[in-house]
Amino acid sequence: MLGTVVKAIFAFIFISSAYILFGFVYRYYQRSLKFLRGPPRSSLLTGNDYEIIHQEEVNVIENKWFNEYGTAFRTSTCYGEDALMVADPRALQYVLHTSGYRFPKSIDSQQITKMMFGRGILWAEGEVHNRQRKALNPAFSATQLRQFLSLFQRSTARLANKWKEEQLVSSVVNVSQWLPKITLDVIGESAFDYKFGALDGHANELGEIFKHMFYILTPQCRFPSLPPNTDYTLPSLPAVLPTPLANFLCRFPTKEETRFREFSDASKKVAKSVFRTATEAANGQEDSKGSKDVLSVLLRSNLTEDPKKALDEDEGSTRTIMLAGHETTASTTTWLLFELAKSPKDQQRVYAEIRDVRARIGVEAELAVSDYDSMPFFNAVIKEALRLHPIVPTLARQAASDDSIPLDFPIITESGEEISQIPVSKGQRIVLSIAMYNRLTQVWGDDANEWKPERFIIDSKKKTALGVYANLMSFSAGVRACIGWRFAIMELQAILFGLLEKFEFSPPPGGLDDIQRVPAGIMIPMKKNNWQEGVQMPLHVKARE
Ligand code: HEM
Repeated sequence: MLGTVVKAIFAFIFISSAYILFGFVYRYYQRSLKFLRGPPRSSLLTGNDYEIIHQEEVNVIENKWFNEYGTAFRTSTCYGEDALMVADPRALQYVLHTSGYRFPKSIDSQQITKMMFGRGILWAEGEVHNRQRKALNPAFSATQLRQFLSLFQRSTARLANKWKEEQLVSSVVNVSQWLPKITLDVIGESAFDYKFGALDGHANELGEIFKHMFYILTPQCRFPSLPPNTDYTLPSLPAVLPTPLANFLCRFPTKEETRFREFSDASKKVAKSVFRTATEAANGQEDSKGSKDVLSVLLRSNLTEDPKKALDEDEGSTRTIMLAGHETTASTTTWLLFELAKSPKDQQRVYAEIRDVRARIGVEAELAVSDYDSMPFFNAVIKEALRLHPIVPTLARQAASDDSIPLDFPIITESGEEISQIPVSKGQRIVLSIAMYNRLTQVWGDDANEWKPERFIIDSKKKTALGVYANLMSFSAGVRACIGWRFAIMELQAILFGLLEKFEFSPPPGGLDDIQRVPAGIMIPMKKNNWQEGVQMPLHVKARE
């Protein structure tokens, strides 16, 4: 018996090692992009990924490479594999939109998504994704979302009152702590009829986890106790191991995976309770059958699918929307207020439009969608904040089959040839740089790195047509573009209007030069050399007369 066990262990180790070695050689040669120019590989084990993940600010290194090699180049990733890094508009359009599902998410990013959100819409691929997306779409239509406008407005008013009650006005407020509270309350109430009570300070396990969730992913916090490189090589293992072994290793979570699991467990609890209450309430109520809010839509999809599988998927999507639907909008608002605090003239111009609308509709009136849309500069600052500060700076994909990616802007290869198509092999890793596309001088002009909202008013002639909103990549594009982009824009409009109508924002006494855009899964603001303080966006808030 013992002999059998020893032999089995030996065979397992031997087969796994052979698999890994073969995979290493296969990836190194078969998926080689050596014909493309790109930065030298800094380590065979971690490639260039270590430099990218450990940079203090999002996109600094990539920006340097894009300037040197053009809008598409070769970079090397963990375990000896090449990746195509690309910001070319036509290439992004091709990968995300034209090819449908031919460029799924990379295996390691899929595994993290599953660990956090289960089998929901962010994880699903191909047919399963298509089905989930079709089911959810009605909940995110413009008409459906209009009904939430007054909730967005009320929630912003509650935040303003809270600042006054807590006597924070005329002082420095860390707005990055407050904004997620309203967006969490809003997503709970609008999508799931669930009260998080975050703004009222209700103790809430999920809310607590959200607070620190991304901080733990910052370069300094990932694995302070482990030797350099392991913080990156460990999470990347699933991409090179046989699936059963990768699944087995999942039983020994790393620190960041533990954080994901805590989120997963806590969000599962909330999702289950949301479903239980909603199912009980809906039972026998004929009128709930026409409802198009997220929860009703998910409940109905339950009725038409294999119940257990459907419930699993629906809970996954619920958990996805809870996170994706609040942190992203809060972070974008944070960067928007940061830019307006630094540009008092622009803030004043937005406020002038707000005053005009108020004068037109009356002091007490609720704003309609058309009122928000009637303010050109107000909307231009929202677009400019989304352009300069995309909360998700990159997306990881891989080719499902051999393919050829077209380019708008030809590039020069290692041999000096000019090409406008890049051949990729099955399994090729592709990194889509949202942050870089949003700042391409070829698309946005020589001042692409500057805050200049007027560009969305003056530049009426579009140079590209990409993404779902304002020619930006911030909400991604194609079959997997952000399903909640309209929700986000309406919420951003309501929060910006509600806050700027009551308050003026300016830099704190020490200024804002020390705020960094730190890579942590998404992009979070932190103070240079003071990351231990956590997420920080200190702004001076003054009540308007
Ligand atoms: C400014 C705010 C937001 C930004 C910048 C943003 C950005 C994005 C991006 C870049 C993706 C693509 C991710 C990928 O392909 O891996 C995405 C997907 C998604 N977003 Fe958003 N998002 C925002 C707000 C929202 C809101 C408010 C909701 C829901 C209420 C939401 C729900 C989702 C969902 C469910 C997906 C997955 C879609 C799919 O795979 O089909 N997002 N978002």
